[in-house]
Amino acid sequence: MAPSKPNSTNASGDANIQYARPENGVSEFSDSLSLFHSEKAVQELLQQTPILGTDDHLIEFSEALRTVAKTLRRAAEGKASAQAEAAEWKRRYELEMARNHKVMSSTDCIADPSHREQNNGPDCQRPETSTDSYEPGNHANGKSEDFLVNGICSHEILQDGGASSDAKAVQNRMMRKASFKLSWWCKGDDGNQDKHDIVSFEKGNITTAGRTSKQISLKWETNPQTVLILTKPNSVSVRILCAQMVRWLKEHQKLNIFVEPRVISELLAESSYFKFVQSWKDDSEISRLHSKVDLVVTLGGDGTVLWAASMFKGPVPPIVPFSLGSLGFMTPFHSEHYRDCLDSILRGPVSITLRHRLQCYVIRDEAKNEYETEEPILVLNEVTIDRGISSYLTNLECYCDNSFVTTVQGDGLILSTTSGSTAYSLAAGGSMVHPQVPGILFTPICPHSLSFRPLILPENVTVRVQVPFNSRSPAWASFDGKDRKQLAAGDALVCRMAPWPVPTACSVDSTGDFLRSIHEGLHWNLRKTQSFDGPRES
Ligand SMILES: NC(=O)c1ccc[n+]([C@@H]2O[C@H](COP(=O)([O-])OP(=O)(O)OC[C@H]3O[C@@H](n4cnc5c(N)ncnc54)[C@H](O)[C@@H]3O)[C@@H](O)[C@H]2O)c1
Ligand SMILES: Nc1ncnc2c1ncn2[C@@H]1O[C@H](COP(=O)(O)OP(=O)(O)OP(=O)(O)O)[C@@H](O)[C@H]1O
Repeated sequence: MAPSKPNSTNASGDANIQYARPENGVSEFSDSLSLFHSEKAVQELLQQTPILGTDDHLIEFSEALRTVAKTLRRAAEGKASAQAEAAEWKRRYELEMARNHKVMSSTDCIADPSHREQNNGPDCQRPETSTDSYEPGNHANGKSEDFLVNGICSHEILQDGGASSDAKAVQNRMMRKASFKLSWWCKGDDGNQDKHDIVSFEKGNITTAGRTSKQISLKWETNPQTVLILTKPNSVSVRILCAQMVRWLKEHQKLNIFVEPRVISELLAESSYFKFVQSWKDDSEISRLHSKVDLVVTLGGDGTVLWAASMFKGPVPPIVPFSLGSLGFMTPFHSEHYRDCLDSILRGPVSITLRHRLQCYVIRDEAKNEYETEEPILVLNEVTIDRGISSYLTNLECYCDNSFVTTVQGDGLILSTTSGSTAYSLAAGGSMVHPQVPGILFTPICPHSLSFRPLILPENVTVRVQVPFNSRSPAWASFDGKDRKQLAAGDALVCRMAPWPVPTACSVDSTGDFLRSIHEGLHWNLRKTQSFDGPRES
């Protein structure tokens, strides 16, 4: 409703004005009225005092009075109209708040996990009409996050930009992304509280607050609806398992399924039953996948988890990695129990490892600054800068936040995440680090020096590896063992922690899974126990 405007004055100059009553209060309204009364008074005064043509001062005075009266009237009109407009905006705001409140109440009904079975029932419908009024806030890369007191909350709605037709609108409502909440969970801690304080100023002493091993737990607030299955290529056992899993997820969990285009062809070659399975056509659709998919399932080894992570250049949905490879450091789930595993994960809560990634920039010599670079590349394991096919030593100048670190003279350098600490970095002599530890491992490859021990740098640094101008040969960068890029003399590789981690579901918890992987995968510190009989200290 447009705000009412004041009526204009009548021919005799009478300010016969009626206003829409501003909602902000009576006093402003009476102020406006008195201004108009003063204009009326000025005009009456002028009419009662005939002005002689010879009296120039009086003419000037009367003109000035008229101007003042006009100005007063305009000011009053402007004020009243602004007040009416403000009242109208207030009314719209309150209406919108009431509507949102209604939507939230009905969403709460869905969020209650005890309603999982009833969600499809008539008592607790999804708020279908709400998509018109409920908009995600202003979020980087379309990600919506609410930081709650005890955790991180995600509410995302799938909106393929530009949905115009009714059918698309209905599909968008159907494909609403599941909402979940992440919270810290400490063994034996009933309070579920994260303790942030590390410094106490009491009595001037610096103390470290008790920090127990924290486990992140994901609790669905609305039911997951869409699952992406990614599979290792060229494996018959993976292909068979994938078909079984798709069928089960559709028939028993009523989920939408996405797979890669290659897998769609494989499924359809097997049976036309799989017509409902969805895929994508080009890279632009892949870049929007994160907004459609609630859960990613990988069927393969660690390489398939790396592949899954590389598909998401921004936020990554939770990944459930099933082991169908030889070594499984990041694949804690056994494929033979996939029904029970997925059933429990779809119900939640799920323990999660937030695996940090590195964001790498290749900076060419001609670039004037860091921002004139190619697209950043995100790695889950590591970026390696090595000598490639060259038989010369690499010469790499390394800086950490602009401080000189060292020059690597050897086969190369690995900048690894803690998840990657059990991969190439380990083979090059780096330490194994729990994946939940944020940091950058700085591990040389075959350094030609007796004292080059590996380093672990903190999470907040930027590392720059520069190929010097006097280098005898170019260096090569590779990202999670893929995508080799040549670094010529003068080029550099800059790397820092990425803002988008890879959440992987745990079979037990972060620590349990990590220890299991190094025990079973590497037989870490396996040694026959010393026998009881033998010499003893007296
Ligand atoms: N000398 C080495 O150990 C060496 C050499 C090259 C690459 N790699 C690793 O291979 C990775 C690429 O893996 P891929 O599967 O695509 O190639 P791939 O098929 O050649 O497999 C390499 C091996 O690394 C293992 N691996 C991968 N990520 C791991 C991790 N986080 N922890 C423990 N082991 C892990 C895999 O299970 C596999 O056995 C690279 O990121 C690099 O870390 C290792
Ligand atoms: N969906 C995929 N599309 C293309 N390549 C993939 C895909 N999944 C995995 N790969 C690649 O296939 C290779 C092997 O995958 P993966 O490591 O999962 O299996 P594996 O080698 O049998 O397992 P393990 O390494 O444990 O022995 C990796 O280099 C990986 O990058």
